[in-house]
Amino acid sequence: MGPHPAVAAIRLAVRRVLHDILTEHTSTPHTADHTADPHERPPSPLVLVACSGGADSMALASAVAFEAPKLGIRAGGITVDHGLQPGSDLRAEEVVLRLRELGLDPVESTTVRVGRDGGPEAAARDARYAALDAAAVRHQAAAVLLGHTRDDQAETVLLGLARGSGIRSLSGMAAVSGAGGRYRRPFLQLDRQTARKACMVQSLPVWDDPHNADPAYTRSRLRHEGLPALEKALGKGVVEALARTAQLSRDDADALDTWASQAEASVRDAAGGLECAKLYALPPAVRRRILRRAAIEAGAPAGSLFARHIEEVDRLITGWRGQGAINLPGKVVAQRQGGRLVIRQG
Ligand SMILES: Nc1ncnc2c1ncn2[C@@H]1O[C@H](COP(=O)(O)OP(=O)(O)OP(=O)(O)O)[C@@H](O)[C@H]1O
Repeated sequence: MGPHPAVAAIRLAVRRVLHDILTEHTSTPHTADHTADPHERPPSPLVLVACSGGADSMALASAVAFEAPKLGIRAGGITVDHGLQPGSDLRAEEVVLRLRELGLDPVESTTVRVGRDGGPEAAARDARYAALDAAAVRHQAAAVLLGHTRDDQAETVLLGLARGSGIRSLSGMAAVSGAGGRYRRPFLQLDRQTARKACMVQSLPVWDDPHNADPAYTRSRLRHEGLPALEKALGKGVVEALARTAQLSRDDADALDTWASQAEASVRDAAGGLECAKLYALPPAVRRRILRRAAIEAGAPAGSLFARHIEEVDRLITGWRGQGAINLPGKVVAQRQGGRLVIRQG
């Protein structure tokens, strides 16, 4: 008898990603030592599972522990202690033990200091990714695997929609992201229920993060109130539809980014200035991307640059009536001087 369908589903999702990692690993040169035997096999790649101890990442760890050895891939695990709750250090130790019991090696816990920038959720995320990046470099890992599911993706799309900042924010999380494609999300097409079920049938103990149920957090309210209300109104397929929206939006946003990169060269004069008449002739989606990029290049922090800022700069092109300079985050100033748009730190 084969494994339970939920276990089969998580293993299949993981197997696909591990195959990709292996293919990339064997097709890239691994040694700078040109005297080495060219026929020597490269060392087997290491993947690290980022595990909170929650159902999604425990399911992921179990599937990786099962599939990786069959492909000759080494699999380790890492848990990040954010130090935000009493006893979080003990919980991290417990997660380490569980990952070792699954057969992962190396396994480590790392403690981070969470700052305040951007609110509690963003600060914890920044600290976590910095720690995961450092661990990946330290262990020379080929990839770090994350347990985000289709439900997480649907939530991310809705959060982007509510921000009202364009299709890039509707495109949610990428299956592959980070430096050199370091982060992989094998469960992005899998629902949370399947991951939970897979833990249950494998008798894997899971830890439910109290933050996930705390209505003080936007994502938690969305998970427990927003999405159920949407499903009630629109039907069960809404999570899947939102995840599909993410993929379609990502493809569109990528295409527009490419278009904007190519168009940018054509709107600059010999001195590198932006020519207003040429910008005016571009479709708004392309023009605004060029303006946003120019503002970031001039020193505006991407995270503080909102659609309304870019709209105001855009009016210097499309609704010119002699307005004054526009102040942007990071002390960047956008100004029209004759037929040129000048964006620089003032
Ligand atoms: N403390 C942590 N240590 C290591 N990895 C983490 C930690 N918290 C989150 N992650 C990684 O990020 C992924 C998404 O986490 P998040 O808390 O946003 O979602 P989740 O659905 O609650 O996931 P999980 O059920 O695995 O906790 C996790 O599946 C895991 O891979």
